[in-house]
Amino acid sequence: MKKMLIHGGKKLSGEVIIGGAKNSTVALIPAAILSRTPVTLEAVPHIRDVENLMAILEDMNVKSVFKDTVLTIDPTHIVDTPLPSGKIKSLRASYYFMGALLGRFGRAVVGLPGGDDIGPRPIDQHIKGFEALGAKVSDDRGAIVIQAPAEGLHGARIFLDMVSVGATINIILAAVTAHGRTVIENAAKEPEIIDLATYLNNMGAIVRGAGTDAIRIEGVPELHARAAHTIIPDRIEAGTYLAMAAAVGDGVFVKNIIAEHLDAYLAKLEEMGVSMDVNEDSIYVYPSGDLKMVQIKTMPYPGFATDLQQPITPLLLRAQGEGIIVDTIYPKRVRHIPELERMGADITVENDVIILHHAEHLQGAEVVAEEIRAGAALLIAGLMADGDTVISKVDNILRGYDRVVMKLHNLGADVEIIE
Ligand SMILES: CC(=O)N[C@H]1[C@@H](OP(=O)(O)OP(=O)(O)OC[C@H]2O[C@@H](n3ccc(=O)[nH]c3=O)[C@H](O)[C@@H]2O)O[C@H](CO)[C@@H](O)[C@@H]1O
Ligand SMILES: C=C(OP(=O)(O)O)C(=O)O
Repeated sequence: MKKMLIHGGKKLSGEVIIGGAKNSTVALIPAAILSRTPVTLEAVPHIRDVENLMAILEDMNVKSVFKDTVLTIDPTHIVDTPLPSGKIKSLRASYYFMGALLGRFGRAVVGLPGGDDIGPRPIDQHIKGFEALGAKVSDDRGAIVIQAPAEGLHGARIFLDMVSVGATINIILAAVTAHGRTVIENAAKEPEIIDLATYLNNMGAIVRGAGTDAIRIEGVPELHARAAHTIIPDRIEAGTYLAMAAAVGDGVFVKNIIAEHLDAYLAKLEEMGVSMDVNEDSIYVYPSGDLKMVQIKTMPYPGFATDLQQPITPLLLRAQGEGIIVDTIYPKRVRHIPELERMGADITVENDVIILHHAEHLQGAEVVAEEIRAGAALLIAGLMADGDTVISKVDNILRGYDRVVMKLHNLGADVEIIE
């Protein structure tokens, strides 16, 4: 198992270019099987999740080639294949094959997905959506079996019980080729959903209202990709480097950003006193002076993203006073806390509320990245700390952070991957 060794205490400077959004990419790749023609994706991040999705495509006789940042996927010889276990467990987003296979073949057998241990992650809303479209859903020894009626799926009005990114996307994937009109209410509004809608619409789908809480879909018989699709920048990767720049930067340019996607996050950084120039597609972060402690509550988009709760935590440790973090999306997303404590942070969790205080110093330690964003928090803490930090289970970071070691080297960080 690979580890990351960080020699802490160095100031970072220079520039970092943000890659394509992981959470778009992992939906766009499964969605490619809806196309009857080859698909080209640009600005694809180099992450393990992409490698794992390419391996799943291979199992369906869908060839894909990844060169530089361009991924081509040829679904023209796809074979309707059950995916009950194995690689499906390698990532969370493999559940998008449920909606995509259902849309393409009218049936899907897909194992329950793996993914990050951030507390319970049920998929009841996905299933409710498939059933509303007319599918029968059953469980066969841990695999979800979804079958459309003989006449195919039909449009429906679906009101989600809670705002779910995954359920919104899965229902869109199944509904784009259903007969008639589907309306998803209380839909998630994340930028990645707009990205998916743009991609599908360019293939001939009719998806309207993405980015609002009511998405309307008129089913069409078939989709055909024509032009390449460029994936939006990863707002979570951007937020991670912004926190890093504010924590240990000596002047850092973060490039390829859509600042609007980070509104809630940038507002918090400003409230803390982080000094930044926010430009059209880049942000320059000045070296930080004294920082003010803030309170954070995660919410669905456009609120403060749960995926940035952990990356901002080490930066909060630089601020004076007591800080509080409440993650309303994943209240149990606290796997970084014991590890930060091991590094000398004064941080605890009481009744799912994270309480932290200013840390004069962090000390390098042996820590574990139990999931992707816990890993990001430990990476930033390791850069801030005196001495060496060794992060094990670093694959959890590599699965979602594009060429992270190269990007850190470019900023002057002293980090390496060790066996
Ligand atoms: C690949 C991807 O895009 N992952 C993101 C996606 O995960 P994911 O799509 O899995 O998260 P959801 O938006 O679905 O989850 C939001 C909340 O709804 C609950 N829920 C969800 C579905 C369901 O059927 N039943 C249910 O109860 C979840 O437990 C959670 O509390 O959105 C999360 C919330 O922004 C992010 O942290 C993840 O990075
Ligand atoms: C939780 C995350 O991802 P996933 O949904 O892929 O597990 C994340 O990106 O922070």
